[in-house]
This record gives sequence, C-alpha cells and structure tokens, in this order.
Amino acid sequence: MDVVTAQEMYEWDQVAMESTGLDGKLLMENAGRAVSSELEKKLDKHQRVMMLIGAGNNGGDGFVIARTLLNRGYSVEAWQVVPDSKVKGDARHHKEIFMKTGYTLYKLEENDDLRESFESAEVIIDAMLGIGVKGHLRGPIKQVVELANEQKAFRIAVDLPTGVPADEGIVEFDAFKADYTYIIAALKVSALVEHTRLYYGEWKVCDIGLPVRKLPSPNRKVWQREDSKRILPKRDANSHKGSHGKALIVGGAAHMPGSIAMSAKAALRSGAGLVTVATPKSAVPTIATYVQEATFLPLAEEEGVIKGPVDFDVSAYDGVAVGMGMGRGRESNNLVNHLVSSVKSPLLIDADALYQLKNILGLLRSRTYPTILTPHPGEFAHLVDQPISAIVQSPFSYSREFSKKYGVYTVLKGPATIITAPNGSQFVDLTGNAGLAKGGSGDVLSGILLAMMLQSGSTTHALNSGCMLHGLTAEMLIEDDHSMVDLLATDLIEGLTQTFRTFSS
Ligand SMILES: NC(=O)C1=CN([C@@H]2O[C@H](COP(=O)(O)OP(=O)(O)OC[C@H]3O[C@@H](n4cnc5c(N)ncnc54)[C@H](O)[C@@H]3O)[C@@H](O)[C@H]2O)[C@@H](O)CC1
Ligand SMILES: [K+]
Repeated sequence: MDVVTAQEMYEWDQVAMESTGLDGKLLMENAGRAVSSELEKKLDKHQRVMMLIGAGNNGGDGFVIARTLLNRGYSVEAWQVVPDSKVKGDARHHKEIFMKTGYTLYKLEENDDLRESFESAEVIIDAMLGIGVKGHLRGPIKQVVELANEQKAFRIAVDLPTGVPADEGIVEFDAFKADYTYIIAALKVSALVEHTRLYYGEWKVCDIGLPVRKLPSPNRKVWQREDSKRILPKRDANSHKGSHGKALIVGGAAHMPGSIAMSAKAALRSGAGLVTVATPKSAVPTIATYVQEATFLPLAEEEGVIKGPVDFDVSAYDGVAVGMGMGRGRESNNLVNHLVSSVKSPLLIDADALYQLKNILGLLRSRTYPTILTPHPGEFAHLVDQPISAIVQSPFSYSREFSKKYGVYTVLKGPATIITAPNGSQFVDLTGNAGLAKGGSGDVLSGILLAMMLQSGSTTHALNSGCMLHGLTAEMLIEDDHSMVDLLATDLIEGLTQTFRTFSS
C-alpha cells in the first residue's frame, strides 16, 4: 500500500490522464462510486445522512457520492456549503449531473437552517476539502466544520478530513474530526503522523482504477501482513545451529541486566542459531539464569559498567547488536567506536549506543556492511540536533534525509514505525498497540531484528518483518490473555511462539 504526499497524488492523477486517457471526470466518478460502495456496507437506508459539499474536486466526489446513494435509496440531504460561483471544473460537471438527475441541492448561501439539518442528522459526510487545502480554514467552511464537530452524529470524511493537510510538518490547522475516513486511491502521509492521524478516525483506502503500472513509486509503503508471511525464514530440515547465524549482543550493566537479557532471549525465540552476550562480568550470572541458551563474553568492568579494554574480536559473528542497558560511561564511547569500525557484518545500534554514536556519525559512511539504527523520537532528536517535536511532526523527511546522508537503515519507532533504507525508500509498520509503550519492548525489538537479519538475504525485509512480528505479538496478546496496561516485554518474548506458529501455518 503506497503512501503519498499531496504533490505525489497530483502527479499520479496527471500520469493517469496523460498516459492512459482516463480523464478527471471519470476518475471522480470512480472515486465517488468506490466510496459509495463502502458506505453501503456501513449505513442503513433509514439513517439520516447529511452530505457537506465543497467547491473543488473533493466536493466533486461529494456530488457523485450523494447521487449514487440517493439512486440506491439512501436518505441523503446534499448541502453545497460554498457559493455557486466557486464550483468549477470536474466538480461543476458532476454537480450538473446531480441536478439533471432531479435531486435537491440545499445551499448554504440561500438557506440558514443548516443548524436544524445538523441536529437531525445521524451521519455527517464531509466532502468539502481534500488534498487541496491551504492554510487555516476560511469562509463558510470554517463555520461548518466547527458546527459539524459539535454534533453527536457519526462523522465520515472523504479522502481527508477537511482542514487536515495531506503532508507532514504542518501543525497549525483546524479540521473536521472524523470517526471514519474513506481515503481516495492512496494513503496520505498525514494519516500516519502523530498530530494528524487522530483526525482520520479509522480509515480505508478506496481503489479508483488508477493505472498502477504507470504510476511513479513514491518509495513509501505500508508493510503488509502478507509481505511478512511471504518472506519469513523457513527452516531447512538439514540445517544446524550454525545455519541460522551467530549473533553477538553487546551491552548491559550490573544494575541493568534485564535489557540485554531480553534482547538475547528475543533473538533466540526469533530463530537465531547462537547468541553470545558480551556484558560486564558481574552481570553474567543474572543474565545466564534468564537466558540459559546463550553463551557469554565477560567484559572488564568498573562500578558495574563496561570498562576497557573493549577491542575484543568480533570477526566470528554474523550480526552484532549494541547498546541495550549499557549506560553512557566514557568507555562505552570507545566500544561503539570499535564496533562501528571493525564489525564486518550487520551492526544494529540501539539505546545508549545511539547516544554515543552522535560523536562519531562521520564513521558510518565508511562501513561496508549494513548499519541499523533503532531510535525512538527522543533518541533520534538527539542524533540530528532537533527538538523531539520536530521529529514527531516530520518523521518521514527527517529519517529519509538521515538515512541517505549516513548510508544507514533507520528504524524510527512510534505508533507508526518508519523503516528507511540508505537509498531513502521507506516502509511503515502499523502493527502494535499502546501496550508496547513500556520499558523493555525496544530491547525485545532489537533482539528480533538481529535474529531476522541473520536469517534473511534482505536487510529491509528483515527489519520490516521484525517490526511486524513484534507488533502483531502485542496485538495477539491483548486479544487473548492480556490488557494494554499489564503487558510486559517478557510477555512479548513468550508470545512470539504463537505469532511464528500463525505465520508458518
Ligand atoms: N483527478 C483528480 O484530481 C481526482 C481528485 N479527487 C479528489 O479531489 C481532491 C483534490 O481536489 P482539489 O485539488 O480540487 O482540492 P480540494 O477539493 O481539496 O480543495 C480545493 C478547494 O479548496 C479551497 N480551499 C483551499 N484551502 C482552503 C481553506 N483553507 N479554506 C477554505 N477553502 C479552501 C480552494 O479554494 C478550492 O476551491 C482530492 O482530495 C480527492 O478528493 C478524486 O476525485 C479523484 C480524482
Ligand atoms: K473531505
């Protein structure tokens, strides 16, 4: 499922029209019909539906939807909320069809009893503005949106809730608050960004017949369950523990043994053949009790944290992860430096190691094997010297710019986790729930990702699938035995069993 900006969506429409002759009027008919078919599944014929129609092409979709629903016997009151003179182009064409079909169009400029209609409406459908919105709402649309938001009726938006920008980075806006949005042709970036996504409510993308083979890729996609199912590692009957990769996990501290222990256990649960934990000597017994399957590389320590020498041999490993529960002492800086310079296999950098990485970002470009960074917005903000709010408002552009600049994979964690490859292509993982917002779930994710990388030929596939396994496990646990309040990171590790079983069946 592609994710587009407003400009990319306009380009798609242009390509469709120029390369295949599908014209705007036909696309509008398709859009309106696709949304109407979905609405039929949601609405009852006796429900009083109020349709709010604007002047641009989003309004044009509204005329098609109103006509189609009326044709099919639904009880729809169609309201044009802008002056007649503003309705132009394809929207005007579909307005004429609506009028010639003999249906009544109520007009805000001629009537003032919009409030009365609102009060009796059970469903309000917003087809006022879509991707063409610019700046704060103006004129009658502003008042109509304010009124609509006060109603008890179920609110549905067409393409985008009116007022919500299609792109990331715009924070000052007022908008229709939808309970459900039928998105036209492709998911818009703002449906996935923290400060805009809630305006959409639930959503569904409606196909309008664009010529998919002709459309330029925006290099931004939602990773789907079927994708993971298709590419998850299969175990060969003749395989042995060495076939599934040797992982090294570096980190931990005497007062924080849990993080690295969970990473190690999650890596083993996710199929890693052998896992070695490099951690301060005094932390080994605690970790070993929890992860009996791991081997250990005890490191010198001072006051429970890693203390040199840190230049141990890393050549025997097929993948390395560093940072979980490591602390931010001076030696950890040397350690991260050593690993970035000497690991000749995929290297995953998380948590405290990300903090240390800030001073040596320039070294990343010299790595010839994949480097994966797994920050949450706070860690990423520190790396790129920006406030957290800037990252949360524009996660796609910051992570794309960063990955391209340093030649790394960035897994920017959040309700929508964005996985960016060094060439800038992006995938979004939408699985998971608020139960994951708890200490330890990032450590579990690192272990899963490391294991996936050992077993996959494609780093992108490994990262996307790893994020999905983590999120689906949280979803499954909430459905079955847990709640979002009580879910623990260790539950996720146990829950992986069920997720793998589901995926391999
Ligand atoms: N071929 C196409 O281009 C297709 C477009 N489609 C629909 O067309 C929409 C985009 O159409 P448009 O480009 O005409 O844009 P919109 O319909 O989203 O908005 C354009 C209108 O909004 C007004 N406007 C902009 N900012 C405003 C503000 N802050 N306050 C009040 N009024 C404001 C403009 O004056 C203009 O009349 C999509 O969201 C989708 O719903 C679909 O019909 C499918 C095909
Ligand atoms: K809309």
